[in-house]
Amino acid sequence: MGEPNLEAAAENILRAITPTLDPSKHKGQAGKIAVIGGCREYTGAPYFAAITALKIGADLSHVFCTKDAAPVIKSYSPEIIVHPILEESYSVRDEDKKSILDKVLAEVDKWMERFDCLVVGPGLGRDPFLLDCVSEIMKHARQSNVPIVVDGDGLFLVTNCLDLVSGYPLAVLTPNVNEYKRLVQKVLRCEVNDDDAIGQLLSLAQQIGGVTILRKGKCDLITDGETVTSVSIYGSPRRCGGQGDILSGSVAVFTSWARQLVSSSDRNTSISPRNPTMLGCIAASTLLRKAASHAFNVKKRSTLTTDIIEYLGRSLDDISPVS
Ligand SMILES: NC(=O)C1=CN([C@@H]2O[C@H](COP(=O)(O)OP(=O)(O)OC[C@H]3O[C@@H](n4cnc5c(N)ncnc54)[C@H](OP(=O)(O)O)[C@@H]3O)[C@@H](O)[C@H]2O)[C@@H](O)CC1
Ligand SMILES: Nc1ncnc2c1ncn2[C@@H]1O[C@H](COP(=O)(O)OP(=O)(O)OP(=O)(O)O)[C@@H](O)[C@H]1O
Ligand SMILES: [Mg+2]
Repeated sequence: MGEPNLEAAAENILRAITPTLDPSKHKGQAGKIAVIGGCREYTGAPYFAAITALKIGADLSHVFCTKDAAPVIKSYSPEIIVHPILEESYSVRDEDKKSILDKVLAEVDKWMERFDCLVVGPGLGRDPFLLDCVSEIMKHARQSNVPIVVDGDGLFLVTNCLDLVSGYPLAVLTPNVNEYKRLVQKVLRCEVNDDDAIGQLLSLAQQIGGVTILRKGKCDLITDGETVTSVSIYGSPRRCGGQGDILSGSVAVFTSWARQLVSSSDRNTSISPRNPTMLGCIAASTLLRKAASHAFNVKKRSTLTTDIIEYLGRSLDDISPVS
């Protein structure tokens, strides 16, 4: 894994896709992100993804979560817009499921067209009824051409229902070791083979119809089924939970920015690769690693995800200064 010739020109990409801060821009133009996640068990993960989006520079960050999780997430931060709309099976009677699903979809649809990217899965849990609702949300996002970053329990859902992302070029999957293993077993019907890590990753992305995959690990490997890139700059030896959630929130913002860059004619778009989801993954992985490294230098063994989040702004400014 991580042959040097695969290493992305990561800092150049990060610099190229980060938009300038311009007084003529209005609120929303730097990005509107929605995280679908947060249930009785997990409230940290959706918060980490949503606050990361804001700390990097998005203008608005929403979380769509269960009713139990919402007050908790709101209490972490007044910056995040929290929608307590999802329901788990324990609180829903069978005869009410259809009407609740319709209500959830109507609520999300009110906002869908405005979102630049969805992050599906951080702290979502695996409740079957909740996952049915999230499947429908993903179908609507796809119809509206909204990019979808799939992480955590979103990958559990997608691995069992590949049609949700298959053939959708704006889908990004960000599996960790376990999530990658489950994807390989399901799609390629074999075990992970690190002697052919690149070939296997390419096959996986191709079999899922050209989605982008960021395989997390000591070296992050990124592919859209055509090219493979790696990001292995030094990060941190601390493996505290939540770093993947920072990553998924970052991928959402950078993918939105890369889409703007690639579609605009007035900016230099000679960067490579050209695929905005690839660019978003490379930038996000680079920024997370830089921030983790800064945090670890100060906090050492006590480094936590919240510490890393505090270094996102400085790490981005080191590479792409505001003036
Ligand atoms: N604060 C919060 O709210 C957070 C909530 N989160 C949310 O939790 C949900 C489930 O996500 P997940 O990542 O815990 O589940 P999964 O991938 O099954 O891993 C579980 C177990 O796999 C193992 N394992 C892990 N890495 C390994 C490795 N390299 N090599 C070998 N084994 C390895 C390890 O098991 P152990 O070592 O304990 O046996 C680990 O405990 C999801 O919604 C996510 O978003 C998180 O985002 C964190 C912050
Ligand atoms: N062994 C490692 N060495 C250096 N960096 C790593 C290592 N493993 C993971 N990372 C980095 O940490 C980030 C998060 O990866 P990780 O595998 O911890 O995700 P995760 O399990 O989904 O996290 P979360 O706890 O948020 O669910 C990745 O972008 C990767 O860059
Ligand atoms: Mg994770």
